[in-house]
Amino acid sequence: MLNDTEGGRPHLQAFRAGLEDGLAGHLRDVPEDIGGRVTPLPEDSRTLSPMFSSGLIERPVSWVALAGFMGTGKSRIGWELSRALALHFVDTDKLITRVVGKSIPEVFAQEGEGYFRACEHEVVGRVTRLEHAVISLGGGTFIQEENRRCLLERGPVVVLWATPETIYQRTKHSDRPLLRTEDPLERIRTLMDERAPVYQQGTIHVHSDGRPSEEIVEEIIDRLWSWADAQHAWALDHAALDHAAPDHTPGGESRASD
Ligand SMILES: Nc1ncnc2c1ncn2[C@@H]1O[C@H](COP(=O)(O)OP(=O)(O)O)[C@@H](O)[C@H]1O
Ligand SMILES: O=C(O)C1=C[C@@H](OP(=O)(O)O)[C@@H](O)[C@H](O)C1
Ligand SMILES: [Mg+2]
Repeated sequence: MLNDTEGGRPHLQAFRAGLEDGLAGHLRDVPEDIGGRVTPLPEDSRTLSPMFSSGLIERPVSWVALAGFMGTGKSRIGWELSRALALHFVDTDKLITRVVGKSIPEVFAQEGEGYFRACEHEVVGRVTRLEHAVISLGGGTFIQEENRRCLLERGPVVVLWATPETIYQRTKHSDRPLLRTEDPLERIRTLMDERAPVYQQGTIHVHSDGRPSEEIVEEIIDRLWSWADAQHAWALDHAALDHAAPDHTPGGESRASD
């Protein structure tokens, strides 16, 4: 559990105050925010409402989060998934960067990791209240117990996986503060061993090694359909059970006949 002393109370209040505007700006500017790697949808479809309210889009879920280790592809796949499902996109690291006005390495160096984790926690509280969104988390977000509980209560969490070697190749030219060590591959291995049991608590697990992003997105969507169908079947079973035995409550009919 993060406390305000560790997170820095005055800073955190400023972060909370800036979060709403930051989120609005991030939702609006997402293609620019993620570096313009991909072509944005046409202007009218970015607002979502015309397609969505006309019922033309069939999708397995209207909210999903992506978790997993650094370099497994959460930011890139999340963006592509959001385009495929015509959902809004939030990258929690990019949102924090925008609200704080500093890059992630600057936040770590100048404000400390505790402050960054406190910001992440605030962001989780906000993005779990969004509708129609794909959320790409940072690699450590799902590791915090309170974040994990909140995310899993909200909807499915897809965990992306890759081997330490792939992660190393994908991150070696980037500036991830936790991998700034003499032997980043060894650091990846150690941190992965520590975190893997926690990532296992996600809803759906997808490997990303040696696969093009389109294939990964396709698998995620297929698996989300299976998950949604199973949820639906479960809900129907429970409704049928409730119908067959309408009153299990203490003091109700079934109890009265005991
Ligand atoms: N399936 C993939 N194949 C090849 N490169 C990928 C794949 N997924 C992501 N990448 C690349 O790996 C790097 C890290 O991906 P990113 O989405 O930032 O990961 P994360 O958000 O999980 O840290 C980026 O350069 C990204 O373009
Ligand atoms: O694993 C982690 O603790 C972190 C992962 C990073 O995000 P990516 O997983 O998108 O690289 C970023 O949030 C920060 O550097 C800390
Ligand atoms: Mg990322």
